[in-house]
Amino acid sequence: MRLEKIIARSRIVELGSPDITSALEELLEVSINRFPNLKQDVLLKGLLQRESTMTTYLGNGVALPHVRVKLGGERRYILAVGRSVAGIRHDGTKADEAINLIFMLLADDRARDYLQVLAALARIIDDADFVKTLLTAPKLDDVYERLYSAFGGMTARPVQVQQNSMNRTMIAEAERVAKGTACGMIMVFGDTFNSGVELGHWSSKIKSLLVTRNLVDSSQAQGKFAEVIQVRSFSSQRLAQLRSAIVVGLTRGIISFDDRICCLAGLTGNNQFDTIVVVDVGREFQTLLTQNTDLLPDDVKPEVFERVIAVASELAIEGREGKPVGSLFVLGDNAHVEKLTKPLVLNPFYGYKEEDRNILNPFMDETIKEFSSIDGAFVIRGDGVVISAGSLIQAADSHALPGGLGARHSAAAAISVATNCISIAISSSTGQVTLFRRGVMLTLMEKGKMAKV
Ligand SMILES: Nc1ncnc2c1ncn2[C@@H]1O[C@H](COP(=O)(O)OP(=O)(O)OP(=O)(O)O)[C@@H](O)[C@H]1O
Repeated sequence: MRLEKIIARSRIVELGSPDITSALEELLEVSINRFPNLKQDVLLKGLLQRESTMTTYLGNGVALPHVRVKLGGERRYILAVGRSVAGIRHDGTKADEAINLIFMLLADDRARDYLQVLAALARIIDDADFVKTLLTAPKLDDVYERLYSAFGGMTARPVQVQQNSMNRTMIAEAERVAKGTACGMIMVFGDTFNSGVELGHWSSKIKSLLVTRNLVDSSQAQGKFAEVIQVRSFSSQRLAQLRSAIVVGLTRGIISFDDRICCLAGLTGNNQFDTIVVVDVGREFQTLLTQNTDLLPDDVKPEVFERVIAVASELAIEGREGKPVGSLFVLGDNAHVEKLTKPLVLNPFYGYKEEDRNILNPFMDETIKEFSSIDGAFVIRGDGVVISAGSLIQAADSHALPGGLGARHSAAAAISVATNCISIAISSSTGQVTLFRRGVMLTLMEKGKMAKV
């Protein structure tokens, strides 16, 4: 779904309301006037009901109330945006915060990419600097233009990286190294550049693959890169995203264990390539290569796995309230996993609708981080629905793990042997993020290697 298609100037308004209910009424009025079958009171009830179970406040003065309804016709989404310079008080906000921007999303209940659209929206409007530009825009026409261009993709104005001679040389050398070492693809670390990356006259026939933490519309990237892998990571290190990117590429079938990849990287935001590395995927991930090479359990969707890695990496980097946290995620093969787990506490997800407790839902990030302090594991179904938090893993532990790794990591290893799941542990003592599959461990993020930029 191209986000810019769901925005319209006519649905961007200045709000006069002092409270969330009447602000939503204002937004509904401009949203449904062209849709006679939509009933304002029903929509309002739906929006407020969701709000009462789970706040849609994102922080930075922005709320993203949303509801699924029968929109009818071809339309899948209606987005309305309200700006309140005076601010609106709301339960979800902290004492000194008020809502200045409301993005109200109505989604048709047939929309299959609902959680992805919600997540993409949240990612864009969760940026304090961008929000400031919307609040200080002199006219609503400017708000529309800024949103339209942000929704049109972060690669709106890509930099031609060949502009400087060092980049030109690095690209030419990467092609030479890739050819000389028989690499099947070149992986370019796009976050080296602040405003997107375009290789210009890429002469090589070798497949190119863009790795970035920015949202890239794959249709825009087409023709420039054969594939795009989006990875969420906050490291300024040159190749910190490498392992996650390869794991994601493996699960999506873009990369195989037999591949040799030439990586072209630079420091994040430095606008300069400075590193070329050749990686043999099989050797790098040797520990995972047992007889079976399927990295993901059959029932686990790649995007769910990617999301768990992203949340785990963020937790490891950020901690909680300034303190490091540990956590354990068990993903997939729920029928078997449930037989080997026991609740340590009352399940905090009990009673939530499945859509509200799906890890693909952007509002779950905070919830997961909040519950990460509970002892025990998160058990997650392959489609992303979080089944429980605070679960004790009772799989028989027969694994010798490297020194320093204790009960949490043993449990992660044991459940990955006893069932066809994949488990991911975050160490509270080292910040290391480790993936376990069939008892073999793969370090995704090493101790103290990541630093928030
Ligand atoms: N069987 C288990 N199932 C689920 N969670 C567990 C299990 N065993 C331990 N944990 C969780 O791991 C936490 C830390 O245990 P421990 O320090 O022994 O693990 P660790 O592997 O050394 O991890 P860390 O590096 O975070 O300390 C416990 O407080 C508990 O929340």
